[in-house]
Amino acid sequence: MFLVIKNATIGYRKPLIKEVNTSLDLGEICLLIGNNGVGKTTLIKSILNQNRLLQGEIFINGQNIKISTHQQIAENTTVVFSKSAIPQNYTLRDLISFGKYIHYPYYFELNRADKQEVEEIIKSLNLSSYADFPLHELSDGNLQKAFIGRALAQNSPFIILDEPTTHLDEENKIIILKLLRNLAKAKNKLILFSSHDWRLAKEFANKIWLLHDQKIEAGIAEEILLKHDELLNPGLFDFTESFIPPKIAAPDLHKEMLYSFLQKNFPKNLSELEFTFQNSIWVISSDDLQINCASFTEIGQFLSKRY
Ligand SMILES: Nc1ncnc2c1ncn2[C@@H]1O[C@H](COP(=O)(O)OP(=O)(O)OP(=O)(O)O)[C@@H](O)[C@H]1O
Repeated sequence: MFLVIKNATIGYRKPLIKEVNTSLDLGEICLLIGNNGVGKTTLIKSILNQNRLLQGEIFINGQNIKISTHQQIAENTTVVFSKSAIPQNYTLRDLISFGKYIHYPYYFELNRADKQEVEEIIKSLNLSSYADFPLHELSDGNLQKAFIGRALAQNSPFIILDEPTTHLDEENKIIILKLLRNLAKAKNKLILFSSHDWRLAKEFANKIWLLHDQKIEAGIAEEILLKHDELLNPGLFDFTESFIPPKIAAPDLHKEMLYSFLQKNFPKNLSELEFTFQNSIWVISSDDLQINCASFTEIGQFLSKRY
């Protein structure tokens, strides 16, 4: 196993996450999820030995991080934090090239193969038209992609990303997540990334580390999601206490949209009703009726009359 965490307690003066025993291997993509403040960033810093463990040990590629040098950690591991300081007076191409310099002294001139790889990374991130832009003139999203590009240039086997999809629109989220997936599958890298955007992220992660109650629950993504249906259940977003949902039998997206529509417009007890999505029609049934509605407008008209 490439990353092994043994009996670790993580935190500052007080523990945030206790007795962590888990591991990940090359080729895996692991999504780190948990509410604000549970300790995701602290865990990442602990893996990088930027924050001391309160107890236990972490091994990267067989080396105990406590006795590894910065150079050893950097050769094995690259990190992209969601907020990184912007180096002054450099272009996007310079920033991505910096990823290559952990392998050379700073005065070294990059060779042709390195320069070509930098250009390929810029292209794969759809950043070609910004390559010569000064960093401070980039949008937040492009700057974030540039930091990811620097991590790709570093070419280490283990890449950690703290909320890599913050600031990105849907199209760019997909570009980044596909790229990460490709790195894991085609180049056998280990990717650990934290995200609140778990709906999208779950499609790309094969493992999940769920942080809750000061523990890490680790496992195959689908297994963790099955055990925690509060993560998948749209009820997660309940904000109307008087709303009791009907039974809904429909594909996930339709189910979620109907739930959202009903909660906003009919915050009542709808538990007597059952909605089934069949052949693009919503069939609404209860003990005393069955009607078909072709749209949310029609559903709205029916419910306004009934309640
Ligand atoms: N240097 C520090 N010293 C002491 N406590 C800290 C320090 N840095 C963070 N904390 C505290 O540790 C807790 C966990 O913070 P952390 O940033 O790891 O959470 P997180 O899960 O990444 O949160 P978010 O999702 O909001 O980014 C928070 O209560 C935070 O205030």
